[in-house]
Amino acid sequence: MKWRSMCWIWCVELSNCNGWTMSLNFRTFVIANPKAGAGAVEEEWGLMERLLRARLPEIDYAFTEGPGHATLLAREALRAGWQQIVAVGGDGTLNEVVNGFFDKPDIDDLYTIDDDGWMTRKRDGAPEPINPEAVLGVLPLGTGGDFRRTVGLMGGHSETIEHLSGQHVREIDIGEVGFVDDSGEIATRYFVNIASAGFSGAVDRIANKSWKGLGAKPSFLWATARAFARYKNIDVELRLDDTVEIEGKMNNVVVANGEFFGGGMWIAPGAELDDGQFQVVLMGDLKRREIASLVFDIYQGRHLQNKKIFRRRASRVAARSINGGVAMLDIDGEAPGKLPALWTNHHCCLRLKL
Ligand SMILES: Nc1ncnc2c1ncn2[C@@H]1O[C@H](COP(=O)(O)OP(=O)(O)OP(=O)(O)O)[C@@H](O)[C@H]1O
Repeated sequence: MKWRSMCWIWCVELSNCNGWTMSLNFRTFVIANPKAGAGAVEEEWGLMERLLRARLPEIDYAFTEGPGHATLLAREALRAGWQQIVAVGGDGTLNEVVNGFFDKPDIDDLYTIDDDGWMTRKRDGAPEPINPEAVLGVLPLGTGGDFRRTVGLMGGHSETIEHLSGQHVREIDIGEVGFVDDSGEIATRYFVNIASAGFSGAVDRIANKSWKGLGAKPSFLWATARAFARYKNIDVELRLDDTVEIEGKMNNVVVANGEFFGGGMWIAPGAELDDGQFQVVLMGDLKRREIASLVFDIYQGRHLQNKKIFRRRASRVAARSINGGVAMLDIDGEAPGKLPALWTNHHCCLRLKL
């Protein structure tokens, strides 16, 4: 048994048997997006900082200054020896912080698009962590909050900060997507929750340009209604684990590590964060009226009974659009590009404080 696992079991046993909690004394660096949750982080920072300082032995923090900054801050903090990095904000901020746990991949060395238009990984291999022992903490305060639903972090700040000062660490899978960005170049990004292609990508583009002050559900329903008017299902070809090939018109291809997206839609019920596989939900050639009647079923996780929706499992998924269609991507609530794409599951390579 590995030394780290032994330590972990020992810590759990101590806290479970005696109700005694032993602090791991992680030095904590907090990365906060002041604009997340329609400005809620900025408004509530004073209280959060007081609670953090009261519970954690050594902390420092930085505010993000724009898109992508959280990734750079996380990398810098890990290189400077901070052991616990806490993301304060929504799913977008969390995604950027997760990306900062790993060295920036060399895209040319890793990906190519083959002659048939498939995104291909030139070699296998896991992401390079900057510090394999470092731990990610989450202090959710975004609009959508989909990752927090999957991990059950639905309490207030005090409860969440209590988790950050405890010693429960869960090793979770992360997804990697190689895709084509808006300028036509190959790009890659890690995700912890869900990366999908199709209707959700179109909704995301609209949602992220709109004001989210009304909260998760109204914001996403409004964006869905607007995307709905223009969206056409895509002709797509898929390969699951390099063997199964599926072709057809689809509304959405959802590759899920977590269970929720779109501000609380329970799109992949039962998806596990640490099983080494994605749950792949294929939303077939749904007509506009079918989507309209399905939206509320998706919030309840009842959509899988629909005959045009299929569920599979795979640790590697490739998708390309055919017949000239463009399928937008949604990666943890951000919309950075389009198909062709390749999703790869990296088993248990992120340590999450819970
Ligand atoms: N200082 C900043 N000013 C403006 N935007 C920022 C800043 N820092 C980060 N961002 C961007 O804000 C975007 C939204 O952040 P985030 O997703 O965390 O909040 P949210 O949209 O309210 O929550 P959710 O994704 O859960 O709905 C991200 O794309 C991030 O890159």
